[in-house]
Amino acid sequence: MNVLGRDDGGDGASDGEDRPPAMVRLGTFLARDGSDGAAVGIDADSPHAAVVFGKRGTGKSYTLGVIAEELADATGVAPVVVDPMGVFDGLTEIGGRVVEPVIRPAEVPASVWPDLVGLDPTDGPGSLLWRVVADAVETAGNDGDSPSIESLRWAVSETDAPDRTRRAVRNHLRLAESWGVFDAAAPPVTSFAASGDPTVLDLSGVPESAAGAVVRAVARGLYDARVNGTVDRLPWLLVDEAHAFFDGVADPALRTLLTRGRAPGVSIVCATQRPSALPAVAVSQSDLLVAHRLTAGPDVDALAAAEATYLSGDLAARLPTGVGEALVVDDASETAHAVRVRERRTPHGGENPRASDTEAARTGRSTERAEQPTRAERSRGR
Ligand SMILES: Nc1ncnc2c1ncn2[C@@H]1O[C@H](COP(=O)(O)OP(=O)(O)OP(=O)(O)O)[C@@H](O)[C@H]1O
Repeated sequence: MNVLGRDDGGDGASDGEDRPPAMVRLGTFLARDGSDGAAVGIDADSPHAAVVFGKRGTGKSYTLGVIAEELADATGVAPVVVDPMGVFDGLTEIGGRVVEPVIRPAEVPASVWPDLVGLDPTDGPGSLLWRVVADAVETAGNDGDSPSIESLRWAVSETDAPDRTRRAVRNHLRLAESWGVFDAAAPPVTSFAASGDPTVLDLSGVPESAAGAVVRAVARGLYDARVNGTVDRLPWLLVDEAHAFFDGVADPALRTLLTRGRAPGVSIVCATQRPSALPAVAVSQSDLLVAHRLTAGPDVDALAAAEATYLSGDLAARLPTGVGEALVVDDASETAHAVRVRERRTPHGGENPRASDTEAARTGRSTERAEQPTRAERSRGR
């Protein structure tokens, strides 16, 4: 097995230790004539920052799923999947768990709260919220206790700020409460890295700001836990539709993982169909790049940032075109290889819906129409 991402380009075999170093079996090398070559994997023994690019339907989420399946088998790691489209629940077949994306209010820093709920931190309401959260978190203590949103609202009422300011802050807190992602009694985000089974954070249907808050809390929480030595396993944060999270409150935490995550042992894999919407650091800091087919001009241009000196020629011209095929650029071995990503062993939830799979197509259109009242029938009160 050829293993990319490893300085010695190792073969994945044991080096005398009891267990072979952790590895992700990605698939096979893809020869120029389209035939399959030798098996190829990605190192998972050391932490990595990686990006997975590709236009819609080329296999990004599928590839992320393959990586999650492999990490589930590896020792010493803890895969956490950020799933904005709800397509990773198939991982439950190999012991994964889909969790409600619920975090403690204290897991979002006080300084971020104004932005999170749409208040200007330099205005009266924004600065009041910042202060109230900071005080409440301090009062709750250092052992991870968190104030509830309700207690924050109460604390706002107790301040001597003008009525209008207090009302505005309470209303914004009510909005945050309605997202359903905050619970003072939620398990800490570090619990997601307690086991080696994949944890899937199902963010489908969660409002964008709330999803950003969850991703921020998880990314930062895992990073801090490794820095403090409170999490033993090496977390891998797999972020699908990553461009959506670099646009809001999760951005600094994701950048921290990209630029500094490897030192304490946190890996990040960002998948997106819009590489041009990721910050430049996502490409420049990644040591592994998996590029499925891209066609949009700015997205192809974003690849240019990855064209390190060791790569001769134009990366875009080397992108394979088939679904599930990708070019893997590996900083460690300073090489780029066309790869065919292996098939999933758990169901992939991202299949495009087909008209031919619908009940209507199977049973015939007339049946369905007979059951549906026409607009005229509805207006006659049928
Ligand atoms: N390695 C692969 N082997 C076999 N089939 C694959 C592979 N990769 C992708 N596919 C097929 O292609 C389909 C689309 O893949 P996927 O859902 O990952 O696309 P995507 O690039 O994430 O698209 P989107 O941006 O819409 O989420 C999958 O449902 C699967 O049927």
